Amino acid sequence: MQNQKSVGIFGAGSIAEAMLDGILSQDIMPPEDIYVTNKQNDDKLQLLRERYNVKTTRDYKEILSKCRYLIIAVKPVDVHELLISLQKFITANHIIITLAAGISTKFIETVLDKKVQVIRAMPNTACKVRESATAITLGSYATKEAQDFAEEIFSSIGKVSVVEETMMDAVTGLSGSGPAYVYLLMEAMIEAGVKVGLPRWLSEELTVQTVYGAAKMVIETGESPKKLRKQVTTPGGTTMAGIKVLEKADFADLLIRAVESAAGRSKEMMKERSCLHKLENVL
Ligand SMILES: NC(=O)C1=CN([C@@H]2O[C@H](COP(=O)(O)OP(=O)(O)OC[C@H]3O[C@@H](n4cnc5c(N)ncnc54)[C@H](O)[C@@H]3O)[C@@H](O)[C@H]2O)C=CC1
Ligand SMILES: O=C(O)[C@@H]1CCC=N1
Repeated sequence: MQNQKSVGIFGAGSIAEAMLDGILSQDIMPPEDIYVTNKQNDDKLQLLRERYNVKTTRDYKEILSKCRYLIIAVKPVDVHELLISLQKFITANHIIITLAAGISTKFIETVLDKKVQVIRAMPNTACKVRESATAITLGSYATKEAQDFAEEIFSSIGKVSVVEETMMDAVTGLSGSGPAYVYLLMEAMIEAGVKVGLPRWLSEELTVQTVYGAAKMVIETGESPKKLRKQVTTPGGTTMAGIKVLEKADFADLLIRAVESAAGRSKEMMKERSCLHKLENVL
């Protein structure tokens, strides 16, 4: 018997676990309503079972018979094969939520060759601490009910924006990949602190609190990052000396190029999938 709110998660990697952590800390659904599967790592499934009390199985038919909501959390390159193995069990009652970067709702509808409800979502790993920036978009057959469920899930683990699908590559490059840019910045700040004489533990503590405090300032004051930056930068002072080095090296332009490259890669991945599987007009 299908439970209208049960969720099957295909893929037991980084993002699936981050979502599990966030969702289960919020009491929006009991762990026994969540089924998790992966391709071959039994130890990982056992770990998830023990850590979260979720159900695990490799029987896709069972998952589809029990769960209305199906979350695709496999790598983009594995999506086609997964869809083929789900195809015969999928019904009009199922709702697919795909997290795969660069894989369009149209691709999923085309491979399944059914009027299936698809929501494409791009969260980030901050789901784990219920601070994801998630964007969702609706496939051709997705209903308001499907959207409401996706919004409920993702708003329990962060902030959700509903966007046009044409924006999803940009979202992926900015906020899907974004935590990595910030972590790289933090890694560099920690090294810098050590270089100018701090013990590593203190450099880490100061860096983390600085990044957290800066983000919180933007959120809580409602001021623009630019205005807040100017407030820190005393003319002729220390910040100005630091900012000058970043400006000389075109730090802002470098970040813009990083986001452009990530967004471009998302677009490219869709083209690769379409060509490989000889699917036309699915971009
Ligand atoms: N890691 C991240 O920050 C984010 C990842 N995503 C997307 O989520 C997806 C997963 O990414 P990660 O968790 O980083 O990857 P990962 O490599 O950590 O996990 C992928 C999982 O999929 C499983 N898998 C592969 N083929 C399968 C199949 N046929 N059936 C069931 N499970 C299968 C693998 O065993 C593995 O557990 C990707 O499509 C990625 O674009 C989206 C947002 C953020
Ligand atoms: O790097 C990736 O492809 C995935 C998608 C967004 C974040 N991680």
